[in-house]
Amino acid sequence: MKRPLLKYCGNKNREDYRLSSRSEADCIGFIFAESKRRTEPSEVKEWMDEFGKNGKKHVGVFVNPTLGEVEEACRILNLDAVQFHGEEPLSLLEEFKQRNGQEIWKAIRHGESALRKMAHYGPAADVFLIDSSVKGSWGGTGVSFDWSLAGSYIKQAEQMGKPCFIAGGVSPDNVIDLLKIDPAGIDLASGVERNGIKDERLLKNFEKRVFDYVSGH
Ligand SMILES: O=C(O)c1ccccc1N[C@@H]1O[C@H](COP(=O)(O)O)[C@@H](O)[C@H]1O
Repeated sequence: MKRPLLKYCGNKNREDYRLSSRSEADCIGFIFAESKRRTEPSEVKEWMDEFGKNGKKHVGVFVNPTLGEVEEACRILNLDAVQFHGEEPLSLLEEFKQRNGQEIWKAIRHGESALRKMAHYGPAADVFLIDSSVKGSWGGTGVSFDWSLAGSYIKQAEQMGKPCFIAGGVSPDNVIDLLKIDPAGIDLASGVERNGIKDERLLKNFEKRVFDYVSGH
């Protein structure tokens, strides 16, 4: 099987950045929204200048932002992709795409309207990300959903010609269950953190499990 793309999200300090930028991940993410993981583009720029991007796609995560906020972060960081993790109007994503051209990721919460929302955002989204739905929180909860139901998202994304990342509570302990449904990408924050910061042993353990599984299938 093909290894899924890996994204470590919620890098919020210099050490998180150092670890993630030296990891096996394909993408690293930054939360530019209200969160315990919130950081500022100017901070990320300092870490990026110090350590270098090391070939990682840099993804800025926003929740119901203004166009100006997203464009300002893109200007400072030259982001490779923007992840919209709220209930943004499709018109905002379309306007952003038209004006800037960066890759757009649309996060959608698992639930009965998720397939309909994927179709709705199809004209603007380049990548889909399905996350758990947790009342009172937009993301980064460490809570997973029933992945036996994720096949329909992966299939619909394939039919639309777009990759589908699965997120929400992924960790070294449960990633094998997720690999069994063969997602194009896996996104995680909490599962590779200890006491709220990225943990090298958890990152290495996670990667070993993914690489071992993929090489055996
Ligand atoms: O990580 C956050 O704090 C966050 C805040 C607001 C929106 C999205 C956020 N993170 C995204 O949540 C998922 C899963 O996180 P976890 O592994 O369950 O902790 C991931 O897509 C992050 O990009």
